Formats: sequence, structure tokens, C-alpha cells
Amino acid sequence: MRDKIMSTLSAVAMPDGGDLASRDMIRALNVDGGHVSFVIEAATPEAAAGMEPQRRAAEAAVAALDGVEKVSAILTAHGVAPAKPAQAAPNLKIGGHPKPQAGPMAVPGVKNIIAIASGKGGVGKSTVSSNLAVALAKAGRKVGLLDADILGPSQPRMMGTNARPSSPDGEKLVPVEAHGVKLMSIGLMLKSDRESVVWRGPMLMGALQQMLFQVDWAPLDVLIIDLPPGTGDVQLTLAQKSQLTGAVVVSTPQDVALLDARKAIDMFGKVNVPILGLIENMSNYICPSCGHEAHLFGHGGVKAEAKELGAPFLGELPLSLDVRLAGDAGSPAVLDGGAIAEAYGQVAQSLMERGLA
Ligand SMILES: Nc1ncnc2c1ncn2[C@@H]1O[C@H](COP(=O)(O)OP(=O)(O)OP(=O)(O)O)[C@@H](O)[C@H]1O
Repeated sequence: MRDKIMSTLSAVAMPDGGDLASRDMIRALNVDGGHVSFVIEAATPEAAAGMEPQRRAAEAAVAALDGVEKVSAILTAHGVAPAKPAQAAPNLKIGGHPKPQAGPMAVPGVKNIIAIASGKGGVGKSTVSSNLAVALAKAGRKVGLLDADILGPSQPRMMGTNARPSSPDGEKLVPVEAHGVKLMSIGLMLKSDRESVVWRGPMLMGALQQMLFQVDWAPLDVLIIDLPPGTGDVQLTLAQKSQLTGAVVVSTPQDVALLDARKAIDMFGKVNVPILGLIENMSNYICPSCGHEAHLFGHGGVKAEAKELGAPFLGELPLSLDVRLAGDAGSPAVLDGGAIAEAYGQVAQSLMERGLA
């Protein structure tokens, strides 16, 4: 079916030569029964904006194939998040030193707060946070996603939005909504995705405090917090200022990642935050051409670690090109259905069954 779709897309010509297939513009092609979805990736936002006729032609051509019931084609631009609608700048700023606070506080109207943590960077914490948030929303939960990676926010890209949160009353920010999830990230407050945040610890802690308590989160069944890697100021502030339900630790099975994951787990123990479970990301890789299964980073190490700690093992998530492309396109892979959605659905189910979401 995938071959048939690609050859159909090679009939959709580009005005400046070639076609959608020969110009290598098709990403994240997913076939789930009769449902087909794919992303058309243009070189620049301007080029993407002019490609609506090709997008419609591609959808129509694929919809005409035998066995296809529904087609969804999304336009995106290489290296740039989808164009944002012009909006008024928020009249409330994020930044400043933290305000004194007696002890950990509940976030009003939020039943559970789950921190997604890792020791090592790049193991897929943000990918897991966005996909888990969307999986829980698909399961009917009211979900918020707070991007606490203040120096390297990636949720605007992964959730496909850079709409600015507004503050109609100048007191609280209204989070942005994406894929059924309420989202807040410092990345949504910056002028562009090239602007950096250059803050020391106290400013980071102040920003996190604001994003927890000065955002209109309520009502939520669960607030997922995408932490930066490691065991720094942001992790400590979160543990000390908010009533965290607990932490989910993401690691690859590789020894060097597990070593750092143990440090993160140790830190949460020191500040009395329960470990709700461990997830093994990039656990296996199935070759799309021959179906061979490979374990690029090893396999089973996280499950063994969970057993040793007496913590729940929440599941194995595959290393998959579709997951990476979907994240880059701002449309988390769980939205496409199939094996990835099923794997995340099981993690979501296990949290819901334990009353954590
Ligand atoms: N299961 C997966 N399959 C394929 N690619 C993945 C998978 N998980 C994550 N990735 C990709 O790996 C890269 C790093 O992932 P991600 O940003 O989620 O990690 P992270 O732990 O949040 O990193 P950091 O906090 O250090 O910025 C991204 O490009 C992401 O798309």
C-alpha cells in the first residue's frame, strides 16, 4: 500500500518542476487500515503556504485508491514550526526571581502532577511527554503539558504550535490548546524559535513557579511536566514548591543512560518524590524494509532496573522514524494510530488504572 501511495503521489506535480515523491517531500506516511496520513514538507514556510493546491491534489489522489477510506495530508516547512496566527503579545511576562513560599503547594484545580524526568539528555523525555499527554487526552482525560525545559524548550515544535498564551486579566496566563492538551512553554513567549533564554538558576526557578501557579490550568485530571535532563535547580524547585504526585523516569537501555537515570531516581528519593514508573525508550528498531528487529542501545536494561528498585515498569517504546518525523512535524505519533499509539495507550492506561491520571 505504501508503494502504491508513493507512486500515486509521484503524479502530483510541483509548479517549479518534479513531483511530491521525486522531490522527497513526503514524511511520516502512515497507513492504518483504510486510514492514510502523511506530512508534505516544504523547504520554507513561504513555500508551504503556496502549496495548498498540491496538498488537496495529493489527498484526492490517495483517497481515490482502492481500500483507502480516509486521508489526512498536513503541510509543514523544513526546520520551522507551522506558521502562527498573528496574536496580541501577552501582557504578563514570564521571568524574575522566585517568590517566597512556605512549602509545596497544590496547583488549584489540578488532580495529579507527573514529572517526566531523565538523567541523560536526548533519551526522548520530551517525545514521551507530548505523546503521553496526547494519549491521555485521547483516553478522555483533561490534560495539561508544562514544558519545564526552560533553556531548551521543545514542546512548541513537538505539539505543533507557537500561538502566544494571552493574559486577559494581566494576572494569569491562559495556556494554549494543541491536540486536546493545554500547553505552556517559555518557547511560546519568545519572539522567535531562534531566541535563547540566558538565565541563571534563580530566574529559572522563578519562571517555573510562574508557569505552575500563574497559569490557568484548571480543571485538569493530570498535568504532565517535561523536565530538563539531570538533577538541577528546576527539578529541585519543582519538588519543593509543588505537590508532585510523582515522577516517571525515561531512559534508553544503554548503560550510560541508565547510570544517569539512577542519579535522577536517587535525587527524587532525597526530596521524597515517589517514582511512579520507568519507561524504556528506543527499546528496539524494526527495519521498515526487511522487518528485522535490532536493539541499537541494548534491550531490557530499564525493566531490570525497575525490578531492582521495586518500581513499576511502564513499557518499552520502539525507536521509529515515524516518531521522530511526527515530533518534528508537530503532530505527536500517537495521533496516527498503529503500534506506537498502542504502546503509549498502554502506558496511559496503567497510569489511569492506578488513579494517577
Ligand atoms: N522512540 C523514538 N524513536 C525515534 N526518535 C526518537 C524517539 N524518541 C525520541 N526521538 C528523537 O530523539 C531526539 C531527542 O528526543 P527528545 O527531545 O524527546 O529527548 P529529551 O530527552 O527530551 O532531550 P533533552 O531534554 O536533552 O532536550 C528527538 O529528535 C526525537 O524526535
